[in-house]
Parts: sequence; C-alpha cells; structure tokens
Amino acid sequence: MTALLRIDRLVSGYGEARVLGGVSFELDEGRSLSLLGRNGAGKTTLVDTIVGVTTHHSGTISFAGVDLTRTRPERRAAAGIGWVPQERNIFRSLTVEENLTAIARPGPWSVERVYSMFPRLKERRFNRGNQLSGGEQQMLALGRALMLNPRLLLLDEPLEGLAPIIVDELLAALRKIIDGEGMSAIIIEQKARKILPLTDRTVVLERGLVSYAGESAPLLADSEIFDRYLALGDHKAATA
Ligand SMILES: Nc1ncnc2c1ncn2[C@@H]1O[C@H](COP(=O)(O)OP(=O)(O)OP(=O)(O)O)[C@@H](O)[C@H]1O
Repeated sequence: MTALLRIDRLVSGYGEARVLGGVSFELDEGRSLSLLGRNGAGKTTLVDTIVGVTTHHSGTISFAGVDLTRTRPERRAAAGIGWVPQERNIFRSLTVEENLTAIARPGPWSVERVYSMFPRLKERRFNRGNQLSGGEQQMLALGRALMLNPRLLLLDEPLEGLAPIIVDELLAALRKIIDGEGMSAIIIEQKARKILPLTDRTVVLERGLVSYAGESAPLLADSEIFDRYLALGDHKAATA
C-alpha cells in the first residue's frame, strides 16, 4: 500500500539556514500523527515544508504517490493538503459564514456539517472574524480547513492559548474528525499528554532530526519511554 504522505530525508529551512537535517517518516491514509518536540525543534518548519512555504534543500515529499517536492503551495492545497497554521488564518473582516463558504471545495464537509460540529459557530455565523474569541477563531480556522475537504489535515498547535474548557471542546471535535470521520491528520502540540491519546502515531523531533517515530501508545503507557523522548527541559513544564 502506498503511504498517503511519505517524507524522505527532508532537509529544509529558511534561506541558507537548515532547520530540518534529514527527516523521514510515513503516514497512511486514515491515520493520525502527533508531531512533538521541544521549542525550536523544527515542528512548524516541518509542517510548513509539507505545505511548501519554507526553503527546500533536499529530500522528497510524496502525497498519494505523487512527488510534490517542487510543487507550489496552491497545488499542494488542491491536491488535498489542508493547513491550519499557528496564527489561524481566517478572514477577520468576513463573517463566520463567509469565511466558511469563501474557499469551499466539493466533498463530504459542508457548512451544515461544520455547524453541527461547532454549534457555537452557527450562533455566531453573522459575526465577523475579528469579533470572535480565540476559541471561536480556532473552531473557524478548523472549519475552514474542513470546507476544503482535504485528504490530510495539518494543525499547528490548535490548542495554544485557549481556556481549558475550550481545549476540551476542541479535543472532542478533533476526536470526531479523526476517529469518527477517519480524517488523516498531523497535529503539532506542546501538551503531549493531551494529544497522544488522539493519534495513532507520533514523531518526536529533536534539533531538526527524528528522535522517535512509532506508535503513540507506548509513550503514554510507559513513563520511562515518555520521559526519554518528551519530558526534557522545556518540555517537562509543557507536558505536566
Ligand atoms: N521565519 C524564520 N526564519 C528563520 N529562522 C526561523 C524562522 N522560523 C523559525 N526559525 C528557526 O527555526 C528553528 C525551528 O523553529 P520551529 O518554529 O520550526 O520550531 P518548533 O519546533 O515549531 O518550535 P515552537 O514550539 O517554538 O513553535 C528555530 O531555531 C527557529 O528560530
């Protein structure tokens, strides 16, 4: 079986600077992956390289059997790569409903389905992006990505800066999207223990290299394994 996403010896960064030093991993269709690691390890750089907005130095990115390494970001999106960056790129001057319909592509996800996932967005459908709370903006950013009906969803710290009750609501929605709908997803998260139970697989980055690539379950089940890869330095506080 061809992996949905195959990253092979990827080296990328910003201009001359190399952040990823040769990253390889695969993700099968319908599987989900936690992308973990300390601040500055290269998580955002990896996701941004998959999307096509960093400087590629060497290595390959294949998606559904097609080499996308030198393809422009718009073509990658059209191929089915949906992206919710850390800064949640919603249109702040458009209403919730306009945000959802502006970039919709045909497929199972519709405005009504997004509203049933996030009833709060339905209540706020005539409010503009800049009138929403942080949690509502994150729901809208996720809803927008779903409206593109992607084959793979890339989420960069979707829980960051949100109140605990909103974090729980988003985690429940992500569980429905991943488990219920079988969406393939890569999720960057600082709070490893929150996201590990949601995902089949995990990649841990350390200084631009893969230090762990495997099932998520052993990291949760065995505190020694968890500590070896995740409870170091900055990460200790973040995962507590
Ligand atoms: N636009 C940029 N230009 C130059 N260097 C950058 C840029 N963005 C990030 N970097 C550098 O790349 C390295 C990896 O950063 P990256 O944001 O990928 O890490 P991260 O694992 O996502 O960390 P965080 O959890 O802090 O977001 C860091 O040393 C960072 O300073």
